[in-house]
Amino acid sequence: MENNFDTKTLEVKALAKQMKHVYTGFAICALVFGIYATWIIYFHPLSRFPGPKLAIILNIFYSKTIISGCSAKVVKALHDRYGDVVRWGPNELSFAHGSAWKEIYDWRKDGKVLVKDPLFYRTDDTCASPVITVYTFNGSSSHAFSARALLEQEELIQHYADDLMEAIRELGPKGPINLVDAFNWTTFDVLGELAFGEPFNSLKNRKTDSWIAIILDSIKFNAWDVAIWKLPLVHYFQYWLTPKHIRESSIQHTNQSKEKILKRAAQGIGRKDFVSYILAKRGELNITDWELAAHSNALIVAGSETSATTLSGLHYYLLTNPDAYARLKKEVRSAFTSPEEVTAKIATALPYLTACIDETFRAYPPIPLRCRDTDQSQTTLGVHMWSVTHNPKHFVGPYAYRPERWLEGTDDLDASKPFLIGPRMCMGINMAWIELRILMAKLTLLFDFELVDKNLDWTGNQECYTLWQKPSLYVRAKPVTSLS
Ligand code: HEM
Repeated sequence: MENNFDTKTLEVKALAKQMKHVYTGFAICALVFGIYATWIIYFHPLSRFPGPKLAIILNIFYSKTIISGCSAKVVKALHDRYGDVVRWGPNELSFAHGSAWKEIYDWRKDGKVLVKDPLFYRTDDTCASPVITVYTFNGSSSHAFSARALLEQEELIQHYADDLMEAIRELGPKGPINLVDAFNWTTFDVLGELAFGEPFNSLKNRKTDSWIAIILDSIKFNAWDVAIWKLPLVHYFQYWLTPKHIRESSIQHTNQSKEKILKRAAQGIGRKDFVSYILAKRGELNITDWELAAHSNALIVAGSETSATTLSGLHYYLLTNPDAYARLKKEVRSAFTSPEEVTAKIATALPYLTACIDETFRAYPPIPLRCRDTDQSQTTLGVHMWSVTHNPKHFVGPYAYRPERWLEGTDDLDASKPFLIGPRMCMGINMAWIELRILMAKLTLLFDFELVDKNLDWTGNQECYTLWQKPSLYVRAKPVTSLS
């Protein structure tokens, strides 16, 4: 009996001792965390920048925000509360004023430039990150965007623009058309030809190619990838943490790109598309199959989704702003009497068309988030596009769609930089403008569109993972019968 009691006492004592170790362990962790949190909030070199304290300690808030799909609005709300510069992670600074464009992205006086956040270059079997910028510096891609190449691209754009007009003419009488789909078909077909040497044939089939759907889904992968790699040790669990359909889309997209690009590479450089310029320098620059695929991958997303987004937004804003739409129709229909007359050169001279496109870039920037750069102290800096273009210090009534502001010139128009500036500015800017002008001129000349859902709130609930996840945009299309 006594022995039994002794054993029990000993067991209780051992347990108490163990618990003491556990408590001491917890206390030490809490102390270390407390010291770290105090240092990161109050003594870190970035501590002079305001921001939510809990967000500053670890990247949990940062990561959660970018995978939430709401980062455009969340970061804007942070800027509204804390000012034009916000610290929203241990090493993350976001800027919402126009002067930051030059400071962050342009060449500095000493000839140096901040480097793009290395997370952008993370490349493995699941994700072929864009390696284009690296090549840009080596000069292999720049020929693909030269004036001569642009002329060839205009021909291609005209071809697909005419196919789009034909598709709308055919589908219009059958019922409402989802313009988001129609624009995706068009811009992905153009980029398919240029980046992979063949179209997706969506316009021809009047149906979104399954690969486009995969590409659109795989865009979310980049947000998940960055979010996970921002958290210490969490990347070891990336496979299990990333939603299955997003992970699989990314792998499928990467593999399909590789397969397609190798097929295209086997045809040599005779054909004048983006690939031909890269192939011409392939040996000299030692470009691997894998890098070639990553290159085309980046091009297809950078060059098609962005233009389709602009065209969709443009139509939403025009159809909900009848005065602006009427003024645009008047300008376009006075300039052209038939679609054959539409050229990029003439369309460039239409001031209201240009103003409508510029205002769409401002109100609904296709890449609304931060283009991140890293300085030597590993601080990630970025201008938050959406917050700048909706900053009332730069644009009066920032939520109103008013193309006129681009003609009046009273707002701080230079604050809107949809294509970025500096050495990493969009390489396809000229092609994008040609594509937008030609498509808009032809669409406005040939059709009167009407929005089906008059209460549609375009950006209200739209999610964003680097690029927008657009809802459907159903319109009724009435062909214009009386072209003068
Ligand atoms: C409305 C149309 C477009 C907009 C608003 C746009 C915007 C941008 C922006 C903001 C960047 C910088 C991204 C960053 O550094 O993180 C970029 C990069 C780029 N864009 Fe565009 N873009 C458009 C159309 C195009 C087109 C038509 C092409 C051509 C095919 C293109 C090709 C590229 C390429 C190759 C890059 C560099 C990607 C990299 O460095 O990783 N873009 N674009």
